[in-house]
Order: sequence, then structure tokens, then C-alpha cells
Amino acid sequence: MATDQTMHGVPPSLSARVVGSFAYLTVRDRLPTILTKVVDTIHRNKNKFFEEYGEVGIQAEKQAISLLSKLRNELQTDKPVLALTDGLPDTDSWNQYLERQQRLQGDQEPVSWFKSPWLYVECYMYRRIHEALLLNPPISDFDVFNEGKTQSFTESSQAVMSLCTYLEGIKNNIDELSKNPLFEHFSKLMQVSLWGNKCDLSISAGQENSQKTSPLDSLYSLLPFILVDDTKRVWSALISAQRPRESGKNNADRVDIVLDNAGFELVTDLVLADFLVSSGLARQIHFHGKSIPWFVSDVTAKDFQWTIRQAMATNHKWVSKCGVQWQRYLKEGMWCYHDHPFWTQPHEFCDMAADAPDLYTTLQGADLVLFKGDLNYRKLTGDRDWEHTVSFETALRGFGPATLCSLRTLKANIQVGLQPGQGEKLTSQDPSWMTSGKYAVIQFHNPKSE
Ligand SMILES: O=P(O)(O)OC[C@H]1O[C@](O)(CO)[C@@H](O)[C@@H]1O
Ligand SMILES: [Mn+2]
Repeated sequence: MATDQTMHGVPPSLSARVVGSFAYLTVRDRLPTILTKVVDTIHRNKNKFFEEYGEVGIQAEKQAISLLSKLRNELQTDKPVLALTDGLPDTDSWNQYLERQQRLQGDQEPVSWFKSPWLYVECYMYRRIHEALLLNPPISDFDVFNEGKTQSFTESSQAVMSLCTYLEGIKNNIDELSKNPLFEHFSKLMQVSLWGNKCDLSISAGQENSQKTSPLDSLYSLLPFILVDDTKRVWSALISAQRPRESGKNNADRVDIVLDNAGFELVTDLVLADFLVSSGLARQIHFHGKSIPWFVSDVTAKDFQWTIRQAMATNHKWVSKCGVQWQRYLKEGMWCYHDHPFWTQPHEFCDMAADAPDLYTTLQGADLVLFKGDLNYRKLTGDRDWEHTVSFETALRGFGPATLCSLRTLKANIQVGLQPGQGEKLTSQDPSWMTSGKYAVIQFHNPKSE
């Protein structure tokens, strides 16, 4: 049996097996910290559970905490990864994935936290957190990450106001704008959405991480930190979408946004989506979120609805106007929200066509798919130890349901599609360039043109 290392000449998965690597430090330090915070959050909500469910709520709180403490112990002592027992629709698929990992790893050692692919064990931890709550019915629906997500939104209120005010300004004369200024606005809002990805809560192990200043003011000074900028290619894809349109224009029919974090980042994505629709660059937007709480700050359906309601209720003319508009887009079907279970599984995206063919077919209906954030980039590239000069296309390993673009700030030590020498130069200037969130890429791929 081929091991992961030798499989078809593809580089090995990043793993905590490499002592001192970012994966190692994450599994050793960051993940246990996140688990400790989860336990603390549940404990702090004890009274609430009692008020809502009485003694049963308290029992559930205790039991969930005990399962989570056990999980933290398994992780810290590098115990074998266990099969899930909660009988959810995706349980079998997770357990089959465990068997698959075991086959790839060979029979010598069990799949475990420090020996197996980082992407897999990190996803698995979030699925086990979900299991710990799910097995304790009255509190099954409790989102342990909710507080941090709502806080990130609230603390970014200044930035949200300036962004919505900017959008209102564009929309005021959007019909008169010629191509050039429209492109300028598009490019700016892509960058705002890109840098919005700095505000995730997983990399900071749940520490407050919001946007305090106007995101538009700093765009120019941040330009040198965008290592790959394919904005023009994304623009061309939007204005010359493949399918002919009744209007005679060839603008895109549908753009899909695979969301990442709630809080400020989600607002930047909603503003970009609003701009795409109101400028006529796209007719519909399909958002893809997570069906369970994921990687601390990722968007769930609840977060999505909450954010829009919150915007509507904000005491600021342009923020509330945006909120009302977004609600209307949803009601009228120009926007819709999906949460396929594949997004909360550990697969590399090159497995999607085989393992989630329905989702792959759904994405094929888009003219452009925007993938937000670092975790999506890790899944696009398989979270493997690629050379920096390997092309994005090679790293995608055949994944290409539609024209796609990744908007990602670098928070894991993987980056492809760089110029020869670029990675080495960055390493000498700033050794943490791949993990600090200071650098970013807007990286595009058109499966039909290569
Ligand atoms: O929200 P994002 O951009 O996907 O970032 C989350 C990142 O933080 C980390 O969880 C840190 O371990 C990475 O695994 C992950 O890539
Ligand atoms: Mn995230």
C-alpha cells in the first residue's frame, strides 16, 4: 500500500509529526487552548442552562465538559483518533475517512493527533466538540463560539459603518459609472474582503480580533503585502462569463462565495456581494456556510441571519439600509445561503467530485466561485508541503468545478504559485510570512483555459 508520502508524487500532508513546524505548534499549543476556552464557555453558561432546562441542563453541562476534557487529554497525549458515535448523517463518512487515513498511513501506527495530517486532525477536533454537545440533548444546539463571533461584529462597528457608507456612495451613481471606475471599486471591495480575513478567531485561539479602523484607508499601504494579485483575471471572468445573456451583456449570472469567518469578515463579503449584484456584474449570489460551529469563527446559518438582522437594527442610516437591502435580496432569491455537510468534513477539495458529487455539480452552475480564507486555501491545495513555485493549478489536483479565486491571508505554512526566488526572499526578510496573517493572495484559476 502506498503511503501518503509516496502517493503519485504528491508531496506529503503537513503534519504535527514534523516537530517545531507550524502544524506541530498548532496541535501542541493552539488546539488545547481552544478546547480549554470551550470548556470555560460551557461552564460560564451553567446558570443559563439551569434556568432553561433545570437539573437536566446542569447534568448536560457536566457531561459535555467531561467529554471535552477527555478529548483534550487524548490530543495532548497523542492517543489514536477514535470513531465518532453520535449517529449524525455525516458520522459514517467521518468514520470511513478515518479508515482511509489508516490505510494511507499503513498498519505500523494508528492514526493519531501528532502523527496524522494536520488538516484532518484539526477538522476532527471541531467535529468532536460538536459531538460532545450533541450527545447531551438539552444543550445540543449551544454554539460554544457564538460569543466571540458576535463580539467581533460589535467591536468592528466603526469599520462596518465606513464600509456601508462607502457602498452607499458607489450605489448612488452606479448606473453612470463607466468600466474603469467600476473596476476600481470592484478591486477595492475585493481587497477589503481579502483583508477582512485577518479577523478570524482560530489563529488567535479565540483572542479578540476585530477591525477597529476604516478598512478602506489602509488598502494602498497594504498593496505590497498581496503576493499574488489576480484581480484583473477575476474581473475579466465576471464581465465575459461563458453563458450568453438575454440582456446582450455577458456579465456573470451567478457568483458563489464560500464563506469563512463571521464578524467583520462576513460584512466585507456581504458588501462585496451587494456591489456585484447592484452593479449588474452578477445576477445572483450563492453563499456557502458551515452547518456546525467550525474553526472558532466560521459562519453558520444562525450567524448569517444574525448579522443581517443586526445590520438592519443598527442605528446608522447606511448600515441599516444595507441590512434591509440584504434581507430583500434573500427574500427575492437574488441571494441564497447553503450549508452542505462537505464544508465541515476533512477532505481536500480534489476529493469533492468523488465524495460530494452533488456539491460539485452545484458549484459547476456558478460563473465564478470565491473561496474565502485560509482553511479553504489549505483544502484547495490539499494542505501539502508544495514548493512555492508549483502552480496553483497543479496544487488543485484537478479540482475545478468552475472558474475560481481564493482570497486568503496567509495563516498556515503553505503557499503555491509564487515566482522563483519569491518565497526565499520573503523567508529571509520575514521568517513568519506564511503564518502571521500579514501577507495575502488573490489567486485565480480557470479550469477551461489551462
Ligand atoms: O479562518 P481562516 O482564514 O480559515 O483561518 C483559520 C486558520 O487558523 C488556523 O486554525 C490556525 O491553526 C489554521 O488552521 C487555519 O488555517
Ligand atoms: Mn475561519
